[in-house]
Amino acid sequence: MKQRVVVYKKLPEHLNEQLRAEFDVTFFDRVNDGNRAAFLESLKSAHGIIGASLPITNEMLDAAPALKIASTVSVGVDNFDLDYFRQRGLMLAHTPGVLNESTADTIFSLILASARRIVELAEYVKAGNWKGSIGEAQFGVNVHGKTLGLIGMGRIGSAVARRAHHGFGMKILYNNTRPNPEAERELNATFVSKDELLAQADFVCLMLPLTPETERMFGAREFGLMKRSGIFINASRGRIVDEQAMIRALQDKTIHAAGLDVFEVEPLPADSPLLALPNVVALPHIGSATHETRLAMAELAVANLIAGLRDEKVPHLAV
Ligand SMILES: NC(=O)C1=CN([C@@H]2O[C@H](COP(=O)(O)OP(=O)(O)OC[C@H]3O[C@@H](n4cnc5c(N)ncnc54)[C@H](OP(=O)(O)O)[C@@H]3O)[C@@H](O)[C@H]2O)C=CC1
Ligand SMILES: O=CC(=O)O
Repeated sequence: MKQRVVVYKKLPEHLNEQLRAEFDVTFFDRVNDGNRAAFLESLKSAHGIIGASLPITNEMLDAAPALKIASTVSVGVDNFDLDYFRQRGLMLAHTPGVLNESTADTIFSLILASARRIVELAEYVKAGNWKGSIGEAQFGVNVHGKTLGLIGMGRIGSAVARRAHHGFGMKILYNNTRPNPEAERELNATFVSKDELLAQADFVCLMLPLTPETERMFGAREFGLMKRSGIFINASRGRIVDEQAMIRALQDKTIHAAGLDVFEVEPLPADSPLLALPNVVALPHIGSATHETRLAMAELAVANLIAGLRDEKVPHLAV
């Protein structure tokens, strides 16, 4: 009898076909209030699940006694309780690596857009307000030659640092759980304490996973340690930051500006004070969202799932 797979994200058709050829598959483009009951029902006999963006709770896993593997179309695994996966002996696969460069491009566009006020000034032009030469009130600040402070020098952090070092002649400071000798050798990056990084960096960029240790690790104290001219960039996970403290720091000019791809609650609620701040560039969690990269992620996630269900070596296991 074929093993059963539940897909809870829209995948390219050739991958759906690949799954159908080998498994008995139930497809949900996305899970919402209208189909949640059917999704939960489908888990009861699932051997494998594949999707993204949906928190997979332990209650859902408890309802899936036959489950062997969950394959997420993301590198982040914060939608899962890793300890529970270990306890149950379940596999959790993810998609590291293939999204490094696209995500680093997004982060660099946040750095540039925040420093040069690209979104604010593009809106000014579109609103018909450009009546004469702009003046100092609309100037931005340089990116080239400045100091980038990266908290999290992993796969994506290193891709950001490469752009900063080779393309923009920036000085790189970083903080990690341990030094990254490759980044030090290739990018002349310097390992410093978090407080030293905050005090010296012109751009502070978070590129960490969301874990119990990193949740809300960045708050009023950290914003207070940044330069008043400092620009804060977060494309990792919103819950790593105390969002209310960030809003206060931006409103009272404790820091100069922020470029954000991720938020405590996503989609960002329409009444968020962040949307009223001209010194904030906010994106809808598009770090890896290019056609090419999302395809590579989906292909890798399907390859992970198939390997797990065939009892072969899974290319990228988080647990
Ligand atoms: N906005 C978006 O669309 C995207 C967001 N992401 C987010 O980015 C995250 C990072 O991805 P990736 O670069 O592949 O992950 P990596 O694991 O390669 O890098 C994470 C880095 O964070 C460091 N780190 C972990 N905990 C701490 C801590 N407490 N203090 C300082 N450093 C710490 C790790 O250090 P060490 O190596 O020393 O343990 C590691 O170098 C993902 O987990 C995801 O949440 C990813 C892709 C797209
Ligand atoms: O946020 C995206 C991811 O891949 O993780």
